[in-house]
Amino acid sequence: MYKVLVSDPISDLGIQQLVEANDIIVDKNPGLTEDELVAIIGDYDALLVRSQTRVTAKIMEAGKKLKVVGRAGVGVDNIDLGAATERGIIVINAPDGNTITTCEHTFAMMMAVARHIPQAYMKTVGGTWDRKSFVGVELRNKTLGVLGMGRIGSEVAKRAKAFGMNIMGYDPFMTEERAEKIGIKLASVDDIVRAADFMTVHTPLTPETRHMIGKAQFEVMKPGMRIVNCARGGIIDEIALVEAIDQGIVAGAAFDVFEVEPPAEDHPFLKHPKIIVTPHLGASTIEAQENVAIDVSEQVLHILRNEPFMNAVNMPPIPANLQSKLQPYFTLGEKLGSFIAQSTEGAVQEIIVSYSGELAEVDTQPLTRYIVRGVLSHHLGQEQVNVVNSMHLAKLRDVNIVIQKSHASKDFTNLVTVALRTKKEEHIVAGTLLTGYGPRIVQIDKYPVDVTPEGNLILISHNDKPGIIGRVGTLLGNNDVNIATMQVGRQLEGGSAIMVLRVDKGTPKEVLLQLTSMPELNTAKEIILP
Ligand SMILES: NC(=O)C1=CN([C@@H]2O[C@H](COP(=O)(O)OP(=O)(O)OC[C@H]3O[C@@H](n4cnc5c(N)ncnc54)[C@H](O)[C@@H]3O)[C@@H](O)[C@H]2O)C=CC1
Ligand SMILES: O=C(O)C(=O)COP(=O)(O)O
Repeated sequence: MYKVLVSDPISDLGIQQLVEANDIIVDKNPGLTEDELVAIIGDYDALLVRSQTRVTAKIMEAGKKLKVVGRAGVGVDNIDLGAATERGIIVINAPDGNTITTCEHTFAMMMAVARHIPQAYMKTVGGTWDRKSFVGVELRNKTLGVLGMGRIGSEVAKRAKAFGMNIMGYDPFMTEERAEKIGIKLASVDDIVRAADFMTVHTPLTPETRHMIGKAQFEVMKPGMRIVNCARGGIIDEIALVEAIDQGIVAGAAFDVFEVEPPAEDHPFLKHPKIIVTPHLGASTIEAQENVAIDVSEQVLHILRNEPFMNAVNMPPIPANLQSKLQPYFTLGEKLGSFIAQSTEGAVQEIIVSYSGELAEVDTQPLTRYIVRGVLSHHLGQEQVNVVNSMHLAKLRDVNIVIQKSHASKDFTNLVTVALRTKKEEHIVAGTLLTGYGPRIVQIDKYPVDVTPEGNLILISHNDKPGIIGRVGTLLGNNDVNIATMQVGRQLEGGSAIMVLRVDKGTPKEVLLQLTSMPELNTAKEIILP
């Protein structure tokens, strides 16, 4: 049974698949303090949050069983990603489900600030019929500057065009071709600040975007600009904005997000007649909340059940076409890593991975993570290492990882070769996927073999002498170790050779010792591949 803690208000309908899964127990417990979470998180395999819960290093440290933190939404600035990666906790988000909702809120805010709707409402319900204070401006023929042309920014631009606005967009990943395709003008922040009538920000909050609109930008800003922030508090310098409004540079602002949430009672935005605010409502629609909760629940289920998953924030994304190419190799890669770690003695210094054939043509980084996981989990424990932290843990331990690629592969469409160098020795294992047969180990050191990488194996290195196979069989039989299959690899008759035996159960240590004390037999190692 896996236990999932939901610590923010998340759509019941959205998490239904978790609640109904018969291998999952879901506890809903929103509004806990950090200490309260620390006290209970040790029982849970997964934590589901929105933006309220701050998932700190302290909480993750206490979450000894925690495999995944799922964010039902986009921004993960409330989650300590570094701490999660160090501990191998996968952080996933639900990046698509609230795009339209947040875009629509941005539009609502832009129109509200253009027409003074909240201020006019307050006066009207207060009993004053005041029409002259609230003369607004049209959006038509105005220039809208969009900073951050990702999912939400692009949707905002699309709708703004329908309102007859001219759009200037800035995004480091935006090309001229794409800008042209969606009918906007690619511009710099400086161009936008100087030319736009409205400006809306849709970037994440990063060291680079913090205060990207500050004093310097307000000084050169087109007078009369109206500014919307439905992304993250801190992208626009709040104090500098209030000054710019008071100096008559900015005509009005609409903010859904704040540098500190909730803002302090005396926050200058809260009483300002030209600033309208909402309490981080961008994603708060029934539809979006269902969408993000469904998406995040689905991925959490996959992660807990050890199935392929998407939207991990603390590991590089794998594009869908690459995922389908690499996916079949993940298990093989991890097994090769595990095999080589179990067959090589000494402290790991270098892992040399060679990809040949079609694999040499694609980005194999995700596969390398599985291989490194296989190697390290033999030493650090299966529970400690996963594909999120495997490279990080290797780096921490000064393990050098070398990747080689060769387009030619003599005998196989694809071949993955893993060499492990330790302080003591170096060994090699190579594997491939055989169509219709699945993963195979096809080479161990210099010997060609054909071994299915699973179950309990005994790897023996010996000198190729008549009778040795029989003596090994007799010794194992006498010790009640049943041999299921056997493979022998040698290069020259009478030379050095290896044997790979698959046995039905674990081989006791003393039996391995008896094997190694046989004449002509050099080493005998047990290798267990799940
Ligand atoms: N108010 C709310 O309730 C909600 C807020 N958000 C926030 O909205 C923001 C945008 O979300 P999405 O569009 O889904 O994200 P996204 O990742 O699709 O787009 C963000 C874009 O910002 C761009 N960017 C990064 N650094 C930049 C820089 N220095 N200058 C200009 N552009 C830069 C990126 O290249 C990317 O295209 C995020 O901060 C997210 O957390 C999202 C949903 C709801
Ligand atoms: O998805 C995001 O980035 C949001 O800011 C939405 O936050 P929320 O889930 O409404 O607390």
